[in-house]
Amino acid sequence: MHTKENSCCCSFEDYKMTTEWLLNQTNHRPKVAVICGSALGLLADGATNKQTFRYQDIPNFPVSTVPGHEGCLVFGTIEDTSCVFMKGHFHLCEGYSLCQVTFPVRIFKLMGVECLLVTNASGGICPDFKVGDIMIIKDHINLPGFAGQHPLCGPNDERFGIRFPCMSDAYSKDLRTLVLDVGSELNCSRFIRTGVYCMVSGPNFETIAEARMLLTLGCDSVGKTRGDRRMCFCLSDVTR
Ligand SMILES: O=P(O)(O)O[C@@H]1C[C@H](O)[C@@H](CO)O1
Ligand SMILES: Nc1nc2[nH]cnc2c(=O)[nH]1
Repeated sequence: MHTKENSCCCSFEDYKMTTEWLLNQTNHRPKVAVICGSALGLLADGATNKQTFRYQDIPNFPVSTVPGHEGCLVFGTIEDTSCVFMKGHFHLCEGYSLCQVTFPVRIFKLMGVECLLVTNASGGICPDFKVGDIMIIKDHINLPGFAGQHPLCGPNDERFGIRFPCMSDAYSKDLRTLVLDVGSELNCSRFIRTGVYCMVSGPNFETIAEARMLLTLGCDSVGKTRGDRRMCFCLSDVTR
């Protein structure tokens, strides 16, 4: 590992070592990865044939320090699809670098994952939103990225993707439509929204002036996660 400021702290060999360690312990070959945000670890409970690894037992893996983040990786099957779930994830405000925060995403890419779903808690900015609404992200504003806090800064390893990835279709329209259709089937449309998410570093919640500013900038919700993972995964040129 190297420590050059503002660049990735993990080498390709670190990612490869963790990936091989996991694939040697499980027969699962996940095609879908689900990063479960605060209190949504239960998303993994519906899977069958589960195999669980605590983060502290996985080489190079960070550990969760935030309440509501259990800290384990669960492999399992949903219908016929092999999936991997992160029960708990990592945030900048825990003191992790963005390289550490996004570490698992690159492991998923090396495992052959083709579709990444991320859930997270967030605060509503759009005045039409109500407490408890679910927002499907159609685009994001990465505020820390404006200040150089970006997981793709530093030397680019082409094995993970190109130097200057395009972000104009970061959140798959097909998947967003699918969620809306399934939500409608389940009679949940009244609390499913679509909007622009703004990532901030936290740990404090935004001030009233900041919330006003975010509204002016076109944000519908704000939270401490998300865009960084999406960017890392976008890099990998895979189906989303
Ligand atoms: O769902 P995430 O993990 O993004 O939620 C963040 C971190 C804390 O758990 C929570 C504080 O409300 O927001
Ligand atoms: N208002 C608000 N709620 C959140 N829930 C999780 N993160 C946030 C945040 O940054 N702001």
